Amino acid sequence: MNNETTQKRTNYIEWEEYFMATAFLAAQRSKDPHYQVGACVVNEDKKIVGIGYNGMPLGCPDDDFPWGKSAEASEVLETKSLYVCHAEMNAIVNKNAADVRGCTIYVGLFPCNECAKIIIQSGIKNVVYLSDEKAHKPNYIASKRMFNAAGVLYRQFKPKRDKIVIDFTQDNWEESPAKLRIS
Ligand SMILES: Nc1ccn([C@H]2C[C@H](O)[C@@H](COP(=O)(O)O)O2)c(=O)n1
Ligand SMILES: [Zn+2]
Repeated sequence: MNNETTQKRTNYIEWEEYFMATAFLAAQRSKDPHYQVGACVVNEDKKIVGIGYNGMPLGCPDDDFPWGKSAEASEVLETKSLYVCHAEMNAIVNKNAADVRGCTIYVGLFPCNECAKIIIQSGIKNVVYLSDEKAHKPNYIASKRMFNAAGVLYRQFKPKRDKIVIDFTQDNWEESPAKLRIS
């Protein structure tokens, strides 16, 4: 008996899940011990035109620059904050298109004020974020003020599922074609 299915798969991830998951995958490249943030820029044709994560600038070795976030003003030169490039900035400067006007940026954490400025100046029109855990901080309040003034729309991503797991261990494509486990 031929039990070959002629129906399309239904258990596939939606576009928004795909873009946010791409941002989360990029975040796994981050060396920051406290925050791993990823960002994914998508154009109006649903094509990914930029991906980035928080990391040290090119030529600034991850092992030579500080990753701590200690407080004393005298020690600020030995904290990451003066050096690290945020995920949003990297995703925008890494763009593989002429520009990112009209694009949407998917990011794990709501953009800070510096990234908000870059987002606005680059012409990105929509921000989709997962966490807004720094919303109480002045620089994040400033981001919203600038987005509101500049007409950049922002909304929280509401995941329909808790996990998307990538499993490299399966070796039988015919019987288990989906290497991606969705739960
Ligand atoms: N929207 C954001 C927010 C933060 N980051 C990065 C930058 C740092 O590596 C880390 C947070 O640092 P902290 O706020 O503790 O100084 O997360 C980002 O890439 N995008
Ligand atoms: Zn930022």
